[in-house]
Amino acid sequence: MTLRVGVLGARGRMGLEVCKAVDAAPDLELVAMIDQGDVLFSASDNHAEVLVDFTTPDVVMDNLRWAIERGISAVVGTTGFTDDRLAQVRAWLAEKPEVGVLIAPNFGIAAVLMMQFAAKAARYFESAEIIEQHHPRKLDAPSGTATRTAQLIAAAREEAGLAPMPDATKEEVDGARGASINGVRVHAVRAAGLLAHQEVIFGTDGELLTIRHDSLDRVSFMPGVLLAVRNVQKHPGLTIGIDSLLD
Ligand SMILES: NC(=O)C1=CN([C@@H]2O[C@H](COP(=O)(O)OP(=O)(O)OC[C@H]3O[C@@H](n4cnc5c(N)ncnc54)[C@H](O)[C@@H]3O)[C@@H](O)[C@H]2O)C=CC1
Ligand SMILES: O=C(O)C1=N[C@H](C(=O)O)C[C@H](O)C1
Repeated sequence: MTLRVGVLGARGRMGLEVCKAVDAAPDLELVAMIDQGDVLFSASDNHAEVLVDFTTPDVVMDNLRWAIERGISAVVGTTGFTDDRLAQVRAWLAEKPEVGVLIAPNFGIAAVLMMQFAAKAARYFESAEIIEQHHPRKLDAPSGTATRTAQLIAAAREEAGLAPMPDATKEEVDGARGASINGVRVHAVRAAGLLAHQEVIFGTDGELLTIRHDSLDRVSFMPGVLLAVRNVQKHPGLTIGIDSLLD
């Protein structure tokens, strides 16, 4: 028996890669490819059991509501999930307790490890800043990965009872010190030639630690996407990240 998978955003950079990965997996069947309302491909007898969404932050909530209402589980890589949006997804899922939704800011295994290492290191350093670097066609900043990393670092610092980071700088130009996410500075670089990269810089007296991750090809996200597709129905409710599937 194969698991029937539909892809939303199928013409996009990630969507195309997901379609190829699903198509190549013997236990999965690609039954629908949809992009901006165009059904590019549909095996009409077989509706999708799991939808994968790599679209844009402005449409992903409508897609999710549509899927949940129909009892279809979803794997979501699209960014832009605020706390309010996550609360809304939980509210929809409360009406459909059998449905699973997995939202991950990054499906790359090395990226997940980078976030875990950053969370572990955070308590030992006075200072922490994030530099994310992406291709210039990326629509949002800061990246979902940087936002999640900053949240994890801030939570670890709070749990350890650390004081606010030392910083005497007055911004002479707005934005010079980047964005602040829960007190962690995040700097977003956009340049041709980049794909998806992040450095987390930790500092304390006489010592620096830099944790760096590079996605050099979108195939890097596919093992994590397929892992989520294969498991999302076994995890009803909302799951954030693929960490729990890797343990
Ligand atoms: N979680 C992760 O590991 C990763 C997440 N991303 C995120 O995935 C999202 C997509 O990234 P890319 O593929 O680079 O963008 P893209 O712009 O290449 O693709 C988005 C696609 O969605 C389509 N689309 C727009 N509205 C739609 C709708 N209502 N229904 C169906 N399709 C619709 C667009 O036509 C486009 O083809 C972004 O939010 C990005 O940050 C990207 C890479 C990895
Ligand atoms: O848009 C991208 O390309 C990426 N988006 C995700 C993010 O915002 O973190 C994941 C990865 O960085 C690639």
